[in-house]
Amino acid sequence: MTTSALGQEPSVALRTEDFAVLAQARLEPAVWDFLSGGSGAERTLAGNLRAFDAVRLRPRILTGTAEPDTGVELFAHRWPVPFAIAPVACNRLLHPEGEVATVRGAGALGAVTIVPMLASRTLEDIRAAAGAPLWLQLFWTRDRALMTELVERAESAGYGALVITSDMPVMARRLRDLRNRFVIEPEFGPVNLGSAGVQVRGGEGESGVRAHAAKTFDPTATWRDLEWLRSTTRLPVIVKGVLTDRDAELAVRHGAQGVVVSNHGGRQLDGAQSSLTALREVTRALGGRVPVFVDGGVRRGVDVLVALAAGADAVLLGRAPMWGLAAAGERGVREVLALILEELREAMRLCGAATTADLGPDLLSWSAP
Ligand SMILES: Cc1cc2nc3c(=O)[nH]c(=O)nc-3n(C[C@H](O)[C@H](O)[C@H](O)COP(=O)(O)O)c2cc1C
Ligand SMILES: CCCCC(=O)C(=O)O
Repeated sequence: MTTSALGQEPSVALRTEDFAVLAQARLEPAVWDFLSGGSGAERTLAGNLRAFDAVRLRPRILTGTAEPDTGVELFAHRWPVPFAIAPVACNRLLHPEGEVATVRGAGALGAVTIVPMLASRTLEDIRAAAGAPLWLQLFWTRDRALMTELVERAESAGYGALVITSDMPVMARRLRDLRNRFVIEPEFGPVNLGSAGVQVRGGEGESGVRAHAAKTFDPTATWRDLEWLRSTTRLPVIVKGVLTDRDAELAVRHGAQGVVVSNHGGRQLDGAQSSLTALREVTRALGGRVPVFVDGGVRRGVDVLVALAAGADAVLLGRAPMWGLAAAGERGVREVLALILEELREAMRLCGAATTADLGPDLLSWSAP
């Protein structure tokens, strides 16, 4: 019998949501709300999950698939697993070791972590702890010198790519945070921003994080700024927050070397289409010109399989590994990822897919169950 992050009891962590239960028990209610909540009426948050719930599989039989190969090839690197950790701000809110624990857990499976610009540990400490490649996520900040300084630090610390989050000209109204007047205390807050990291308190009916974003994020950014960002670095630049074929096309035209199809986990435009729906139009539009990543609502291995079959090159995981982090630090992250990998391997076997290249649209049925 194995024991797991859920304690000394025999393992009961049979699905990632089991880690959410322990995470919620460990976190302050306002932090739990920040982690799990979405914007507005949380329609898009729910839609991301519903889209995966609705798709059905068309498995193949007698393919002789004993040991599926879950690896993918990206930017001339081999990833042993087709998923990475999505950028999630301020991991120290969830566990005292913060991003250091996250990258250790991810590194155990060789999974890339996209370190958030708003990390609560230094880029260099995170790099020192990492067992797998790291990418750095940036927001468009009014202070462009801050962006270039972070790009330089990422390059010298050996980060492998930049992810520029482009769906946050303004932070959407997240009603749970507004009700809680949620503030990230400095000890859990961003440490890589110099003086720009100073805490902004929320006022009446305002959340501290939203006030911070309003002060520092740049709503005037355009595709020209993407060309500028590319000119500052030799690292691949990947645009996060693409939801339409048209923007995918524009991203590539303006130099994006990859896109992340994302509605920010249902935390930005409430009512935006689900990540899985958007993925289908984006992969059709791009036809393999640049790698396509997707995030939003991926909770189990079969969701990863569906995303790959719908044309994603790899999947990003947001809340699921963060439940593990909050539940049990490094070990919790590792266990969540291992669970998703085990589910993926089982689903590949049962679909008769020997490699990720065998996962295509033929596997998917979009009509009723
Ligand atoms: C608590 C929290 C903080 C986040 N912080 C960031 C961030 O700093 N930068 C960013 O680009 N995305 C951020 N995201 C969005 C994630 O990168 C990702 O798009 C989303 O969580 C994917 O959906 P999922 O949680 O359903 O997997 C955050 C998400 C959550 C839940
Ligand atoms: C200013 C915090 C931004 C983090 C973020 O992207 C999110 O909470 O979704």
